[in-house]
Amino acid sequence: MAIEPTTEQQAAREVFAAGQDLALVAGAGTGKTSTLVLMGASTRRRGLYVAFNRSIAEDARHRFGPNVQCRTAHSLAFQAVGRRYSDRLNAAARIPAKQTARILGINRSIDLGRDRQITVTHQARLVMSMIRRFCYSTDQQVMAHHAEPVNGLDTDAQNFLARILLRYATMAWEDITAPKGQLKFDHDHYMKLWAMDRPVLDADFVLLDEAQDTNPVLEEVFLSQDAQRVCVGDPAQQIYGWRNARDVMTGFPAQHLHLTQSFRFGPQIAAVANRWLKHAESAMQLTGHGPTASRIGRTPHPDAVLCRGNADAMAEVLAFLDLGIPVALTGGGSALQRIATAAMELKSGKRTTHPELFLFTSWEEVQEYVEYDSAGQDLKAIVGLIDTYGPDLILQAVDRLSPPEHAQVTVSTAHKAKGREWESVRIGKGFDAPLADEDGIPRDLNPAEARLIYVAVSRARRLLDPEGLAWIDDYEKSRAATGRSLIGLSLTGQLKHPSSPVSQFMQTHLPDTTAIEGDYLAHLTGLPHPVQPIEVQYPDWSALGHAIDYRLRLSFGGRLGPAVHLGVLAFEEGGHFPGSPPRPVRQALLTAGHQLLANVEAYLTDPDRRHKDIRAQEAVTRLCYVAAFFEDLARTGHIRRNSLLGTATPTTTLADLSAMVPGHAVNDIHQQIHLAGKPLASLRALPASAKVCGPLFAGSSDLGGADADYILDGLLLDCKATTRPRRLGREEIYQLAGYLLLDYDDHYGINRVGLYLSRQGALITWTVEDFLRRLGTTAPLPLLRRRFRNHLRAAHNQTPKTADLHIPPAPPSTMTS
Ligand SMILES: Nc1ncnc2c1ncn2[C@@H]1O[C@H](COP(=O)(O)OP(=O)(O)OP(=O)(O)O)[C@@H](O)[C@H]1O
Repeated sequence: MAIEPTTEQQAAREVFAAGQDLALVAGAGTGKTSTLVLMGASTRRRGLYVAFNRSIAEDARHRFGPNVQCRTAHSLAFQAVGRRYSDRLNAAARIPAKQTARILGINRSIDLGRDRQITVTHQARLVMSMIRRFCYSTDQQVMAHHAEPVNGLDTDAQNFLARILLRYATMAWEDITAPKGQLKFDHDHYMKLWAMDRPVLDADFVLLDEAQDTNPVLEEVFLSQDAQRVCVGDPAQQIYGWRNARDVMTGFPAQHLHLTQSFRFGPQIAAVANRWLKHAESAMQLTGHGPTASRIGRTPHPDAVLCRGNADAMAEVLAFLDLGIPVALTGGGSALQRIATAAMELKSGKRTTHPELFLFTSWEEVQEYVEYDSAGQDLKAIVGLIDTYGPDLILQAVDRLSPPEHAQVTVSTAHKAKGREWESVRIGKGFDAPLADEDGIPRDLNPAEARLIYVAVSRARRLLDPEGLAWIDDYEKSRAATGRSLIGLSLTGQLKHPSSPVSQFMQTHLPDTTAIEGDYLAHLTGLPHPVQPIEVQYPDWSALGHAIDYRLRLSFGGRLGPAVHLGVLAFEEGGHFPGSPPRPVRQALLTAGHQLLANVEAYLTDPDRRHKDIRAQEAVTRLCYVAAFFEDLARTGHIRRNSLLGTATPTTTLADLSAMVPGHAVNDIHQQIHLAGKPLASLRALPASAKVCGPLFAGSSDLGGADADYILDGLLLDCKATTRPRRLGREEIYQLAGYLLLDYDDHYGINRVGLYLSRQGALITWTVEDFLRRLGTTAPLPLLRRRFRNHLRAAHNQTPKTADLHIPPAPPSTMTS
């Protein structure tokens, strides 16, 4: 039966028919496929619908007209590249890890001490997993950071291992891509090869489905098409961790339209979904138009129980089995079976080959690891489950699971419930309230967690029992009582909270970031890939980011900035902070810090500094890297794990700290300095009076601080040392806008704003006029500044001050040349 399109669906069809790119944000149950079919039928042009998996593509084939091909990305890649390798794809189903090791010449275990070894077979498995992770990235070569984390290893050991594995992984990729390669060739491999070829899809328009969960490699292929591009999905349902915060849809430079009428459920369930959409930082709100009346209420017999993790799901399964109710577990119980078996092996004094536990020599060691090491948090829930029920009971329970068709209830994790729906759903265990901070105020609910909960609650058609979410009322109440204290956060801190005064102002007065985002993304095309350390799994990104910022400041003739000074002064007599080292160590670090500042000063005031030889340049780069840890102390109030300062002894000198700066950090910073040569040359050549580093603004004290990177002849510039430039967007744009507006009295005469991508040597700028206009305002800058000031001061007056900031306002650094 033909459906009558809603106004929203018609609007989408019209934008599509006009030939424009489009991001179609489609809430749960809002008739996404129906709308795409409507679009396809509105034209005779040739289309390509890219589905998330094979069964969706198969279903879609029956719904689209003959002008639209329905494919998965893998099938496109297979047709273009994969079939050349079909012999190897079809060959022996699997190559055992032993044989992989032999092919790669891995012939020795890696000894990690304390009776822990990484055997050749484990190394082979880790190498192949490194290749898989590389295949889903946009990187052009395998790097150490593609190595998967190994439970039980600290950062240094991980880095050490990753460097060894990288050698083999590079060889493995060479073998895989060679015509006569011997390693197993699989689907991820031709997908990556296809993407690296920069394919042009054979269609007039491309419809990318479930775009919010697209992996980076397919995302890049889609974005680089010249055909009309439509991406469809629901950013609020983004639950795969391909990227931290942003999905391809949110940043897609095109018109964004919404489908908000859900045909899955009625108004009551829509209201619950909307509550979670808000916590998920989505502006979308659904209306319920489901065929059946829907309600919220308790139910002892739901069709499905949705939980947070595997351990939570198992706890629910055990409860149903106790009651004699036939229960199915989505995805089956084999993962739990494997981990329970591994636990039994370890408990009986044997070693296990389980990929997450192979390094441990006993179950006690696993327990200790999850208790004391923050890296072990993922394992924690599963260890808790095994400790609560015992591996035997879990294995028995897995045996007693029913197939879905015979079960009375299905238990699923929220992840595995994606794309499914049930008549009645109970929200089960594991979705816990955020913990309270030291002041008893609940910490922020992580938007990623809220997205997962939104996915879970929006699976219900008729009845939703939100039992596992009962804490949300109290959470919202206590947040409402404390909400305004967000004014005490810095500019960047506030931008992470949609309800902060700064975010609220931006959303109201500069509402539309899509044009600037689009412009920014357009600048990225054709840029070289970001330089980055290749051989280190966990570079200290924060220290590298600060260090490149200092190095650029020095090249402009600016000083390191007040935060480094404060970090040094923290070691003075009486300057105590939590976890502060003993007095003799503090004295050593104070001396080293003062010397660091003096050495930088000497470098700056030396008229020949630009011509200094390589060794002198390297010495100053090392100082910058060390300085980053002093700044870190000033900003966080403690010496963090893996800080260079944490290794100090009473005899530590500046020379010792400098010598500890890893070679990869020096190389990385030098690569970036080299890239900066051309794009920043004219800015460097400006007279000293036209260059300000680390400017503070008249308005900086109206919030918890805001210091920009540079203002160069009226150009407000922020340096971003990111390896994933596509992840930048709204927040960074609002950051620039924030600095601009905080300059209440136009002290700096800012006439342009911009971002400098130091890993690509790319300078992207806008005139202030253009920037504001594209952000959707016609108000003149002085008026916006007045409004911003009034808004912040009003927020300030309504809140008791939170004095949690470590950096008092200080004058910006002055120029020396
Ligand atoms: N304009 C409409 N009026 C009434 N029902 C509609 C309309 N559009 C879609 N539907 C119904 O909504 C249901 C879901 O539609 P569709 O199959 O297009 O969605 P989907 O692609 O599975 O994804 P989602 O349900 O997540 O949007 C179907 O039963 C469909 O008939």
